[in-house]
Amino acid sequence: MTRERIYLFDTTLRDGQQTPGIDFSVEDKIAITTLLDDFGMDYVEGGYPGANPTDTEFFKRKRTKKASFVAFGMTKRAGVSASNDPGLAALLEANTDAICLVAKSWDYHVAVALGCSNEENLDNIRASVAAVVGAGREAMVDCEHFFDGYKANRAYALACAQTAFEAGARWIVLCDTNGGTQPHEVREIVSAVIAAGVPGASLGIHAHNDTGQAIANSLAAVEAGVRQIQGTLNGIGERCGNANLVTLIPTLALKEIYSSRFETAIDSDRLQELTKLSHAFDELLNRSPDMQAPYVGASAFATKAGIHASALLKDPRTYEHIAPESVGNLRKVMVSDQGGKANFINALKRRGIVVGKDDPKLDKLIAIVKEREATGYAYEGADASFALLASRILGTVPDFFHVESFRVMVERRFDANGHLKTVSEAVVRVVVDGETMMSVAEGHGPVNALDLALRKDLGKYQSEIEDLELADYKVRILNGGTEAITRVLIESTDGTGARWWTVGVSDNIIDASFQALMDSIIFKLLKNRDHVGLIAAE
Ligand SMILES: CC(=O)SCCNC(=O)CCNC(=O)[C@H](O)C(C)(C)COP(=O)(O)OP(=O)(O)OC[C@H]1O[C@@H](n2cnc3c(N)ncnc32)[C@H](O)[C@@H]1OP(=O)(O)O
Ligand SMILES: CC(=O)C(=O)O
Repeated sequence: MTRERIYLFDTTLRDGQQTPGIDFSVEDKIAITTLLDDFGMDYVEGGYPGANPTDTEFFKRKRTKKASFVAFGMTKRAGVSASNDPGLAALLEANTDAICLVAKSWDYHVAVALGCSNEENLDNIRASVAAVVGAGREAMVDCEHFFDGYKANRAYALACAQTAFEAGARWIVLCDTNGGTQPHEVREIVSAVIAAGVPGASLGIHAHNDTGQAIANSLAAVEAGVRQIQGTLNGIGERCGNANLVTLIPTLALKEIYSSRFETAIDSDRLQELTKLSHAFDELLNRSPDMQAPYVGASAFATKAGIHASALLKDPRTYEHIAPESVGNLRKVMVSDQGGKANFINALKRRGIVVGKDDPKLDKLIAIVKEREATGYAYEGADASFALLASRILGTVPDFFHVESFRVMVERRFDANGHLKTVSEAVVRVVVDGETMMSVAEGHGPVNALDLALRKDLGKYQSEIEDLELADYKVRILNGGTEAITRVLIESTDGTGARWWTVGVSDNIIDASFQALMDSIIFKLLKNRDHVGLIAAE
């Protein structure tokens, strides 16, 4: 059976730019366009030329290689001809493959926002589409507030869509601008538009996520006949965002109900790049990826639960709706207080440590992890501390060095120039091979001072830890009040590019940090020795 083509229209750089807190530079836009173009989107909407200097400059500097490049803008204003409308002129000057015109389709908006007559608005749509088509560009019309407009004045909303279609628009995109429409309404209204003479092959859907239904609404529209979906990377967009293409693309490709009837430009090889695309975009936005994002989140195929892990390791299909590799993601079986033997055996196996299910040392390790997690440790996020603990219980860890004592001071004082300064200083006494060494260091804060002092002189091991660096430091207060317990997580890295997390817990933040720092250094020393299994830690 031949499958019908669904066209993917990406509006990350236009509607996504309307996201509170997101502000793309020209360079960002260039990089994101390349990501989208390489990934295989059919349309990439770059922004609104003429609306701001960034977008105008961007359209001068960037072109897509494969995707149709789209400029966005509004239909001409009432009272001026298309050839005299400065907005339309800027759109045409951007010289893109396609132009997407936003048009009012709710009579209430025509009266209130535009202040013109319904007929004048239809003239604006007709003349603007004709100008775009006349200039040899592909025209599309975003019918703003289409669903609300349809509910308020069915005949007028339909007239707007019909006018755009008859004027030559390739796509008429039905927009749920305020995001309140529900899937059953989308299904019913799209069917009515098709019945009124605008074919599904010319229809698109632009859904906002204000009731968490942007994906459901987009799929409902496809089921009812539309063949273009507008959306964004990771669902960014005005207010609560747009339909998330990173979720929609695998759903269309991997869920039988859609994949048996439809196809997109994204083949199975491309689909395996999806997680990378989503994370690369977050990287450009300088924000952490959403762990729970469908398909691509770090938790999307992770389990802590013992019952799940046990079955998952027998056959992944028991707890996975798709194979994680099909979208470039990974299965993760974690250790925690929710885990049983299967979780632990799998986590140890990943580190090359083989342990029998009936080995009493395994029971001891599980008991210690559960006990410690009850006091605040979180091993699922501290792989290196788990590896160390497991090595200590199941095998041996050399006694590299011993910290006899440490002292950390924070002093607020006037310096020699009379400026008020807060100074942190740490003193550490370390014993290596029976020899005691004392190191003193000043740091930006007490933890930094302690870290520097600890790593200042480890005697014969010093040269081995020169490339050790702290990459991240996270503090979490586990309960409030004066008896608060603090959990510290530290991410470390070294010259090989490896990264590992360690954890410390105490009612004293410096002590919790000390534990995590010590685990990090010892892990590094073991790693240098290719100590059994530990090199595999992520
Ligand atoms: C649903 C959507 O997401 S649509 C996209 C929304 N995105 C943006 O607005 C971001 C970019 N916008 C801008 O930078 C500015 O609004 C501009 C440059 C486009 C226009 O700026 P200004 O000329 O100062 O107008 P302003 O923003 O104050 O008001 C919008 C004007 O466009 C008119 N307008 C709005 N939609 C349309 C339309 N579809 N067709 C014709 N005119 C329209 C309004 O009636 C209003 O006109 P008025 O100034 O005569 O009252
Ligand atoms: C065009 C658009 O972004 C909307 O109607 O939501």
